[in-house]
Amino acid sequence: MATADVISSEAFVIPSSNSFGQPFRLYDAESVRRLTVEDFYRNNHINQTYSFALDMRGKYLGLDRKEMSIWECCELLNEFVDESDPDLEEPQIEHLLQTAEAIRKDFPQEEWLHLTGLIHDLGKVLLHQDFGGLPQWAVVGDTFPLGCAFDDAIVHSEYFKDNLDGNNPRFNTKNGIYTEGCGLDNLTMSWGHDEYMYQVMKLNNSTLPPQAFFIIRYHSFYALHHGGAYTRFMNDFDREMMPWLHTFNKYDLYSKSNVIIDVEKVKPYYLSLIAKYFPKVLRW
Ligand SMILES: O[C@H]1[C@H](O)[C@@H](O)[C@H](O)[C@@H](O)[C@H]1O
Ligand SMILES: [Fe+2]
Ligand SMILES: [Fe+2]
Repeated sequence: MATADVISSEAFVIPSSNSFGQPFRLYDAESVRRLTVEDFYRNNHINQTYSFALDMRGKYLGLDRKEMSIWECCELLNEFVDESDPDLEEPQIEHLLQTAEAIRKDFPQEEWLHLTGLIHDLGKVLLHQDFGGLPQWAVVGDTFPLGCAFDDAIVHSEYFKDNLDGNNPRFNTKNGIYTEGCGLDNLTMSWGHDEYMYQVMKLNNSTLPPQAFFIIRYHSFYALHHGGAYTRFMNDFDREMMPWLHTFNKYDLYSKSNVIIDVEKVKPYYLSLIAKYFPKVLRW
């Protein structure tokens, strides 16, 4: 394996504000990104319905769109800026490296967690033309379960008033189609980069540990891991995995900055990890 070439060996320090001088995840703050982000969530909350999510699973989980390596996918993300994010305006490949390198500072031995940082947002490749160029509202942003009532802990929950599922008596009760303790695995989540990437890893037989799969699948479920909503659906396995998601979230969120990482410098290290946990070419 290539020797670890960490950018800096100091511990990762949580910055007191994002690169726009605002606290992180403050969706109402006046900033250059506020209107873009709010517009994003309006579209997202109106259009993410239970039937839409099922539809997208059917369309994308056959993984018959493209064949490429993990690193090729990282490079495809170079052209995208995430419209749902109040804290970052850099291309997504930078966010991947910022997350992974921040984790590396505090957990130098946990190489699986470095790689989890690198790949956690690769599902955003659904924005690319080769994948039909899905609109941002169908790919990024926080996720939430469909088939039960929308919780107020979800960002901009006011926009759910125009979501058709809100008028459907099957879906609009507290638990809707689910039972308490059913396990997160049984929830149909809003469609986006989390579920897609989780399935890509699974269907391509990644050898990453279960914690990595759990982190990637639920990292955008802020209403749960940040807001404490929907915990009634968790089972023992979910509770066992949760501390890792909390650990990961610190680096995913607070590493967002305008300090750019030199891709070529860190590439050899990440290529060595990819070779260890993934086939050379994956189906997407
Ligand atoms: O705006 C961000 C971004 O889209 C992230 O990739 C996602 O994981 C977060 O949940 C979301 O708030
Ligand atoms: Fe994400
Ligand atoms: Fe992220």
